[in-house]
Amino acid sequence: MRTAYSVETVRSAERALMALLPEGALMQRAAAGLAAACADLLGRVYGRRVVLLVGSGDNGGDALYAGARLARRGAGVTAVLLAPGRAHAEGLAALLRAGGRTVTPGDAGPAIRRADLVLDGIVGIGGKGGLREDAAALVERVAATRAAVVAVDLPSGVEADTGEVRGAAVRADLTVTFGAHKPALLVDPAREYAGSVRFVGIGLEPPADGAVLEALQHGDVAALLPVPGAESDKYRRGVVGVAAGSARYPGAAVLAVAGALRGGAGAVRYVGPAGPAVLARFPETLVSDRGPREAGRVQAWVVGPGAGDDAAAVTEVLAADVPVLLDADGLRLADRDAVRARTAPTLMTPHAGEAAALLGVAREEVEAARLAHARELAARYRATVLLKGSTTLVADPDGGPVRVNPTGTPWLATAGSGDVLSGLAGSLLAAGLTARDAGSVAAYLHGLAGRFASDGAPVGAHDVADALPEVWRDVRG
Ligand SMILES: NC(=O)C1=CN([C@@H]2O[C@H](COP(=O)(O)OP(=O)(O)OC[C@H]3O[C@@H](n4cnc5c(N)ncnc54)[C@H](O)[C@@H]3O)[C@@H](O)[C@H]2O)[C@@H](O)CC1
Ligand SMILES: [K+]
Repeated sequence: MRTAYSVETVRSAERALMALLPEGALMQRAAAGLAAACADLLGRVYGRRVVLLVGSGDNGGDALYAGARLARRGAGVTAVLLAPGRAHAEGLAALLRAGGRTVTPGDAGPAIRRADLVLDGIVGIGGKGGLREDAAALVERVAATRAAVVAVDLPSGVEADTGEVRGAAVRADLTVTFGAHKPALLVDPAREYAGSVRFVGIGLEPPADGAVLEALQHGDVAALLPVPGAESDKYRRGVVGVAAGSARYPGAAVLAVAGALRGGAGAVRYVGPAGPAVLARFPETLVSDRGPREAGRVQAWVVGPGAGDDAAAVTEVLAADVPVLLDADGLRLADRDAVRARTAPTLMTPHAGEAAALLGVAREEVEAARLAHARELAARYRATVLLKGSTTLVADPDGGPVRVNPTGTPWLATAGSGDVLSGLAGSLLAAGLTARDAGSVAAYLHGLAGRFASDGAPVGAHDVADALPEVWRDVRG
């Protein structure tokens, strides 16, 4: 499991560690890892031109010490001091001793134009708000060059705790982060600014239960997948009910069933007007022409994909005492009090637009502050919320670490892809996973299936569903 910690937690773990170590030791560890990452990126250090953007805090100190290490290996290093009188004094002395030089932001143009590599040490976890004007102007100049950009700890200008980007910020090719991941490195939009992320361990030990974000990895998912044993039969593996599709959108039913058949439940029961279309594609489906209440026993329901205005099906499903996944039209048709009153788990799977409609805010607001809105929606509905997007989030209503999915790909932004996801997650619910595990495991598998199916080319939602068995095999190794 990859975990991310708040700035407050990182700072208190740093204080505890610093008390045990000689002064400056942590910064030396950070700078050594940073310089090594830069050297890897450059391939050859000798003769390269490196520019350091140096702010007034310890983030700038990291950059200065790393710059000194690169200068000792023969790089030409120029530090642009944003606040000349307040730059990290020992770091600056080390750089000058190693043969580096300094310039003011006003004189930095030529060095930036010629740079092979720019290190962003403007701000790290001490940053507040977007970049200030002078720093933003400098960063704009860097963006106009071909230099590789390495962010120190975080891309300057992003909000470390939330992943929000409220003003100008650095766009890095690589971020080298120290001691612990910060939420901004995992959640969009900030994650996109970070480029690829390299972790440098400096001996920090944040408390195991103090994470604000978690990202499942292959091994975690493998351990959660429902695998049948010798005693299993189709009912013990769980039956998932799918109430989806309409005369206008029969395809949504087919795709939700396609996902559900690959999610680990022993059987899929379908109710709704798209029975013939579902059976034509998946003859193994148990099709009922009655409403959800009369359809027979299931261990979880999926309701909503392509459902049009069938409010009765949504109401019946919400009244069932089994886990329910609410998606698409189901989100719009569900009565909030009915969701809040449920005692069995509810998993809501909105994209940003649907979440915005439920919260009464603009879609852009949700996209700008995904973490806060996922939490808010979960609290308002007392339901687990899976907020779809480039970094899908899964938030429980009673707090705890939010799961963030690391496997997504933009190729998944294709019609019907969400229907496959809801069938898949519903199937995992029926197989007995908690709403949080079902949502995050489904997002993980679905993201990988998108990658496998696409391999760099456009895909249809049915391709994603078809790739799921291969993904299971890959994850189970
Ligand atoms: N504390 C530690 O033990 C360690 C800290 N390290 C580094 O230290 C960083 C934290 O250092 P600091 O606490 O000094 O804080 P930062 O260096 O992140 O930022 C604080 C400084 O930036 C300025 N600033 C804040 N917001 C700004 C904005 N929007 N635009 C421009 N300037 C802004 C502030 O005036 C302040 O002087 C970490 O991110 C990491 O890079 C590492 O050396 C590892 C060890
Ligand atoms: K930085």
